[in-house]
Amino acid sequence: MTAILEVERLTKTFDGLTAVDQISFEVGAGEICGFIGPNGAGKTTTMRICATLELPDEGDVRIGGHSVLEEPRYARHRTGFMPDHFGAYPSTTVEEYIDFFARAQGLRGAKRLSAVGDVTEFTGLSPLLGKAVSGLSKGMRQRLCLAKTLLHDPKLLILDEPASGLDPRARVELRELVVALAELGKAVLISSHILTELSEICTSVAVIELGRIKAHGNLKDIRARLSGAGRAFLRCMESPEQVERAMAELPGIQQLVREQGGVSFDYGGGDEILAGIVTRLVTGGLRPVEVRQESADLEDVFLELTEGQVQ
Ligand SMILES: Nc1ncnc2c1ncn2[C@@H]1O[C@H](COP(=O)(O)OP(=O)(O)OP(=O)(O)O)[C@@H](O)[C@H]1O
Repeated sequence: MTAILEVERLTKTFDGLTAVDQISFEVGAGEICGFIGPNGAGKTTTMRICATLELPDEGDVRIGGHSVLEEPRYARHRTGFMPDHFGAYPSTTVEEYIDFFARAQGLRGAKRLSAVGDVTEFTGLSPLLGKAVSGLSKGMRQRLCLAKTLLHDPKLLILDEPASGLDPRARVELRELVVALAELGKAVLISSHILTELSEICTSVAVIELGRIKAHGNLKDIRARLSGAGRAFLRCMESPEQVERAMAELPGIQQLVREQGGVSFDYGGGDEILAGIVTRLVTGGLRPVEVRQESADLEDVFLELTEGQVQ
């Protein structure tokens, strides 16, 4: 994986309060990293430093290998930052708003027209070009902000609570846009308090509390590290009762429950261990038709890692 965003031992204090404390993590091309933490954990501060809107006291951020401290202009050209709040003159139309930012990005002539056309089409705003920004719903305003963020085709997207205040349909639509952007190879760092939503789209998470990173990586790995266990579902040609009896004789199986015509259980480890369990069951005469590792629950991971402390 090519790291597009590298956060290196970043520290930021405000009047003696350490908002961000020696944090490090990476986000690669095509990766969606969920940045989660309680209120005041340091998410926005970190994102603002990555977007060159704030200077760190210590540490650095590299975007495409270039330091935001040494080459802030390079970083800005490759980064699209969507803040949690944005302002717009109410009488401005959607087209004027996007066009203004396209000019600010230095796009001229045909290039500007094509960039404005591309981002409005991608975000579904093309039919609303003449509409006043003041008349847009919250979901459409978020799309407008995302469209503005994409104008210069950045490699890295930093999205601070983009789904906040959106209704369920608008959230699903925003999620689809984020996934489409990652599929285009963009690195995405996205914060949200709606964890179920993030768990559906994130390929990795960074959990932060009191300015410190509590865990970073693939959700399944973090869960396995925390509890030392993975969870799986198994259905065989034989009855769930027979499967349960066979599994009772195997070591390391916990929390075995019958469900959906099969059994769910915790096992002590990773893929090797699960493969070993299935092999032993097959040797014992069972005929598996479905083996599924259950996805880790982001909410459980979050609650296990954080203590809800604020400063
Ligand atoms: N400009 C500032 N001046 C003083 N303190 C600040 C400033 N910006 C942030 N802080 C403090 O730094 C800490 C981290 O704030 P930050 O906004 O980064 O957290 P967050 O994780 O984004 O929180 P939330 O989820 O509530 O948005 C908080 O204690 C906050 O009060």
